[in-house]
Amino acid sequence: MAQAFSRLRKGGVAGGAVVAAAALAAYRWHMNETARRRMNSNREQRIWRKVKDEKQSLQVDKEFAQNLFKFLRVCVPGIRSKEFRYLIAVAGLLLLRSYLDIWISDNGGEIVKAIVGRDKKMFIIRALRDLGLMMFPIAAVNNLLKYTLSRLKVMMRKQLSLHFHEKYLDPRVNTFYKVSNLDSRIRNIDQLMTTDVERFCTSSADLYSNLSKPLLDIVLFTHRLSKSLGLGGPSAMIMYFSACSLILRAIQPPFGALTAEEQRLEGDYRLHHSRLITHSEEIAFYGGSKREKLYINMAFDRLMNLMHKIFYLRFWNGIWDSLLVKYMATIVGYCVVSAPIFFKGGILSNLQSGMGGATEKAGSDDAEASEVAAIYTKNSRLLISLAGAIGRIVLAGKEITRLTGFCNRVATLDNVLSDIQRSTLSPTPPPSIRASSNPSLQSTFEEEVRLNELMKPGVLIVGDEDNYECPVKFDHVNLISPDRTVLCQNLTFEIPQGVNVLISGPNGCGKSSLFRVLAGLWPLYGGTLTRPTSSQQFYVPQRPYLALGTLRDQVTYPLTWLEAKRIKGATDETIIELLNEVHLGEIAKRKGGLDVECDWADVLSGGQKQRLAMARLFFHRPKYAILDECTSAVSLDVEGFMYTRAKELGITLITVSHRPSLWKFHEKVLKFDGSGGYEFRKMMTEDIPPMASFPPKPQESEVSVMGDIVDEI
Ligand SMILES: Nc1ncnc2c1ncn2[C@@H]1O[C@H](COP(=O)(O)OP(=O)(O)OP(=O)(O)O)[C@@H](O)[C@H]1O
Repeated sequence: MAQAFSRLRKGGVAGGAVVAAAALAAYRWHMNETARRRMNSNREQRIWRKVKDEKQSLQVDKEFAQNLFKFLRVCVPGIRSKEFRYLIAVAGLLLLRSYLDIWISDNGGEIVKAIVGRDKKMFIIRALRDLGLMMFPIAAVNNLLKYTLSRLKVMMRKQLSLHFHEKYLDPRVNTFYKVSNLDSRIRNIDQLMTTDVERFCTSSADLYSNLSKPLLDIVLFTHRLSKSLGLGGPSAMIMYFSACSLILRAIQPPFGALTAEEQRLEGDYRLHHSRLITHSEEIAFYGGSKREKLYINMAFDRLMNLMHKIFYLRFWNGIWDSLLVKYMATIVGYCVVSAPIFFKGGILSNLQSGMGGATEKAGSDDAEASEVAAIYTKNSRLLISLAGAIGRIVLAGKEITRLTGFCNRVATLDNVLSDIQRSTLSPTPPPSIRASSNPSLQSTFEEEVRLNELMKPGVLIVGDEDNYECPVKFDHVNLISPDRTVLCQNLTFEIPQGVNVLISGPNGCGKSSLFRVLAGLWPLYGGTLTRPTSSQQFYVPQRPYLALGTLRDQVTYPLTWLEAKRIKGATDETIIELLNEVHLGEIAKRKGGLDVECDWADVLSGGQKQRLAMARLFFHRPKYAILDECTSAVSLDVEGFMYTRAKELGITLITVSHRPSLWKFHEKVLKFDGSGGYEFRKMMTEDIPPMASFPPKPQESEVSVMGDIVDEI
């Protein structure tokens, strides 16, 4: 600062201003960083507390076993399934590999014996012929095992993903909407559906091979070793490892809870990125990149901090693992193998007799030395393999702990999706509540009772496909938002076909919510709702959704082109005609025709998107169309044409719009007052805004519609 002032004095105002600006910028950066760090450390503490709490719930217990079994049954659907065949193939290959390991140990022993005994012929047979021949099957089995295991993981993932897709994209329930809009239990479902499902399958398949092979190895190697060392050697090793496993379990950090939390933070970080992509244009217009960077960096920092913590814990845990399971185990192993050799006497003869009378020839020292070398080589290899097998089982404990984390995440996903499905398909009344003895809570209690009364599940009557006359009818329905705010009570009105209705009211009064209830996105409370089938009603939002694909696919959405041809008899000519009607024919030509695929949401302007949505509506020709501010970006003449065309096609319109120019196309009005009240009545002349706010010269078609309405009124 002193320098800044001296510069100001010496170098004049400009230099001083630069230094002052730089100092201010540095100060602001420092403050931002400090604020960010402070927030992070608070959040970190919360995360750490959560991990510790979760440690209790993420145990290898009955619940974990039940969940694991449930999902494994989904991954491997039955004994006739392809997945089960692969499971058996993996088991077979593991068995084969264990036998090959034993063969390698035996052969190694023979080779050492041949070298120490200077037996050239034996060396050529064992080292060159046998090993040369066996290396092909050994390499094939090892790599086939890897390949089969990878295929098994992919197949398991496919089954589990399809299981979740079925629930998530259930057309009767619209779970994908409800899980992110009405349920707060899951914040980042994309992370769960992709990464967590994959990790769960990989982890459980790895565990299958990491547990089954060592178990098999233990049986085989113990059997082999007990022949030469007696049961004492293998038993000593097993006892040592059992003690290790107890120690390691006691000192192991809560890796299951940490894994679950890491996945959650990974999802959070990803969520920030996907939000940035979805709202990139709005954010860019606001110049919000700095703020978004702060959010993204914070989410990333939280993830990194947790990962550093996990790495640090793994480091210490890894040291204990290596010390106990690797090096101490090797020392114990050496003791076990060498004991019979050092305490020669009866034990060596016991050893040698275990070699199938091999010692009969051992008269000379040389012969004895080569025999001992052969026994030692063979036994030490077997023992190393046995130690490795038991060690893998001990370390598999860590893998199981990690699996509890993935299993917990997948179980949460499954529970939430099932809950949403259940509550939509068979809604239950809210649980009854009991009065509190505390008088100050009396009013809260009364409010709860009132809400519970209003939130009784309503009755939905859906007309069948052939019932073309089925109206839209609300009979004493309560409009209640997901946060239990009552937007409107006892909503009662009927919209017969051919009567267009305009819905008006202040912001936030529940206009769009009415459509959400009508479409089944929000639960139905109170009375009875009668409506046509979903295919007979069509929703056109303000920002229409454009799918990936061709322009043709946009018009026929949600039908695929094949379905559109089969169900609606669509042809390219129909599509071009519709595009021309909404003045998009030129765009189609300019972009290369109907077969060009691109991300139309980026290519088209707001108004063009709305016109495309109208072409889509005309293509489907539903009985009812719900238009939610869907012409806000098109010019008045195009808007007029669209409404007239819809009427010509026999589509009954239910419109939400603040544009006065649209009132004339409707016969009835549903007016919300914003405080829970509403009125439903015929459109009056005085409802229609003054002609001055209309386009100066209405189109011919508009005049006739206008005439009809004024006549009727
Ligand atoms: N997913 C949600 N969870 C909780 N409350 C919601 C949710 N969606 C909407 N709401 C609330 O429901 C109320 C009605 O919302 P709605 O979208 O129906 O308003 P609107 O009348 O269409 O308003 P506008 O004219 O501004 O579009 C609002 O107060 C809104 O905050």
